[in-house]
Amino acid sequence: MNEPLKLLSPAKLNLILHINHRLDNGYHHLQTLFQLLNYGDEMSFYSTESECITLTPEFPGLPLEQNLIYKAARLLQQHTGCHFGCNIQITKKLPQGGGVGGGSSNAATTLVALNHLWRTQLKADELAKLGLQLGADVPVFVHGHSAWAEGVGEKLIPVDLPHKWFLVIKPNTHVATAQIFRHPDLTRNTPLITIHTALTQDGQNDCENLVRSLYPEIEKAFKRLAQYGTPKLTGTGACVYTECSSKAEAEQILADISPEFEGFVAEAMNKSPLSELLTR
Ligand SMILES: C[C@](O)(CO)[C@H](O)COP(=O)(O)OP(=O)(O)OC[C@H]1O[C@@H](n2ccc(N)nc2=O)[C@H](O)[C@@H]1O
Ligand SMILES: Nc1ncnc2c1ncn2[C@@H]1O[C@H](COP(=O)(O)OP(=O)(O)OP(=O)(O)O)[C@@H](O)[C@H]1O
Repeated sequence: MNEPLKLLSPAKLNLILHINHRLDNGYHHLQTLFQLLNYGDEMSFYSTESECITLTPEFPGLPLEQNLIYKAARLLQQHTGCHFGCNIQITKKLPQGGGVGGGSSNAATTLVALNHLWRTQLKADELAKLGLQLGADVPVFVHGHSAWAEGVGEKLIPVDLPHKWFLVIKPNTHVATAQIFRHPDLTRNTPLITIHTALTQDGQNDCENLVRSLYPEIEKAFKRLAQYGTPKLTGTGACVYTECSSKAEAEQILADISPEFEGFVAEAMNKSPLSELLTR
């Protein structure tokens, strides 16, 4: 077998998440600051001569055809008329349905990796547009840079955010993103702000109050983390995070709250290694 292309499929945090209004297609206009993290799933890609796409291991309870990794590979194959296939291996570290963008990141990593291995030569913008069909969070991972985002999350301006350490904890529950966006009590009328305001002032996550009221496990995580810092929700949850002054501090808090809560310590990363593979 040829040499694999090995890549980190990073997580993201939403440092702020403002929901401004509902769009005619049911989606919402958002403003968010995406912080990429130097922590994620490990993926390896092997190009093959047959058109077959395989994933090892497959995800329990999720048919291969519904996995965003498989969907991304098929989409690229179909869009470009490419006749190569691939074997993909993954070591999954990111919680599913955690609001850290695991599925979207896997899809983006797959698009960029296979575009490189198959020499399909799509540019970053074309891959991001293709990725948007798979999820609103895919484009930011394709471009591989922390960003200020508007629209449904696809209008991106890369930003360099200050270096930080985060403790991210995963309450023992799953949040269905669509359910939160459908909920009548969701705050969806936050006035638009400028990128300057976003970068210089604190902002809220408009899903936080609703999600805390619906999910007792998430409320419990907020209360526990509040003993150490200012807890925040990422995306629609379920993960709750807090900024820490150092890696050691983050690890100490995690040790204190284990085994009641599981989580991970991660460093802010403005540029993902994926961006090296992109054709501009
Ligand atoms: C909440 C965030 O994680 C913030 O980064 C994202 O906006 C969600 O991104 P995602 O998981 O990639 O979202 P998608 O898979 O595209 O959409 C899941 C569901 O969320 C809702 N949705 C998502 C994004 C958006 N701007 N408006 C929405 O209303 C839609 O009901 C959709 O059916
Ligand atoms: N490769 C994948 N990794 C994780 N989840 C996947 C994948 N493919 C499909 N899914 C499905 O997508 C759902 C959402 O997973 P994901 O981990 O992306 O959630 P999330 O972190 O809340 O994402 P976001 O922050 O983008 O809303 C999962 O419950 C799972 O059924």
